[in-house]
Amino acid sequence: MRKIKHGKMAGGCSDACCLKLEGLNVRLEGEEILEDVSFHLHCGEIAALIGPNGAGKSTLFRSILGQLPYGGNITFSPAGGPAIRLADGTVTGGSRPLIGYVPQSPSFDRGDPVSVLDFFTAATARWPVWLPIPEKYRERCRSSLARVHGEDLLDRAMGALSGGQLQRVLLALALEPVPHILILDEPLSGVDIEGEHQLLEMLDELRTKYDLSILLSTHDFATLGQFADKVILLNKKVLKSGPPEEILSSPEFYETFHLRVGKGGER
Ligand SMILES: Nc1ncnc2c1ncn2[C@@H]1O[C@H](COP(=O)(O)OP(=O)(O)OP(=O)(O)O)[C@@H](O)[C@H]1O
Repeated sequence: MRKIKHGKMAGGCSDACCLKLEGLNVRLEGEEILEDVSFHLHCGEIAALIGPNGAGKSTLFRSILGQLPYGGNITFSPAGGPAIRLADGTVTGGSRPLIGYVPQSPSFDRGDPVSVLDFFTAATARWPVWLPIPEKYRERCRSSLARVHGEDLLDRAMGALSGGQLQRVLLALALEPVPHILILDEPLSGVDIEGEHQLLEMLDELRTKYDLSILLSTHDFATLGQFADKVILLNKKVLKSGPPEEILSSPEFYETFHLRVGKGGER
């Protein structure tokens, strides 16, 4: 696999495509799930969120998506800023950027007859899928799938897709329209090595093409150095953040995942 290029870092970023979390706190059913979480995500930057099971990664995403109440600040752009031009040329009113979200892979019954086109049309258009799908929706779906090199998946049954193909369809949906920020919850789980390489290459292509900020969670530490500009180690709090090599060799990483440090400090 070629070494994926790292994107632009903080220096070239405008506030409008920068996600800032400052002192984020989330309590659910009386329990503190996230405590004083702060970090920035810049244009064209890929940040990987890592942490053990129950660390609060999905909770963090749901807070950013506005699905959970939280304390602290999540800002996307200057308050009252101008309308924002999206990467695909459309303009959205107000100063709140669009966020694309790819959830942890839903499962589909192998025998389910719902096609990718049916699924896409149901999600993007108010069109009853039991009626023949008009050509304009077919074309829209085809061009959305083209963003992820998945045109050939148009008429495939959702239940018959491989893990990597399903991720590609969900990614195409999250890019309709092309957002400012893309969030993916464990996109590499259930994807084979080939699919993993294709997905990471695609994310790199998308962030370069659209100057997209990408935040994803993963338990796959082996590939972090190939695609992430920044790794955020989370366990209720941000324990450490920085370049992959710095995080993966830190005492915080080893302690969090109960990894042993050998004699003389070698790992
Ligand atoms: N709606 C809820 N009410 C109460 N507690 C919740 C709720 N949702 C999540 N939690 C708790 O919040 C904590 C963090 O969960 P979360 O799903 O965010 O972790 P995660 O880091 O995404 O875990 P994993 O890697 O296993 O997916 C867990 O202890 C979980 O039980």
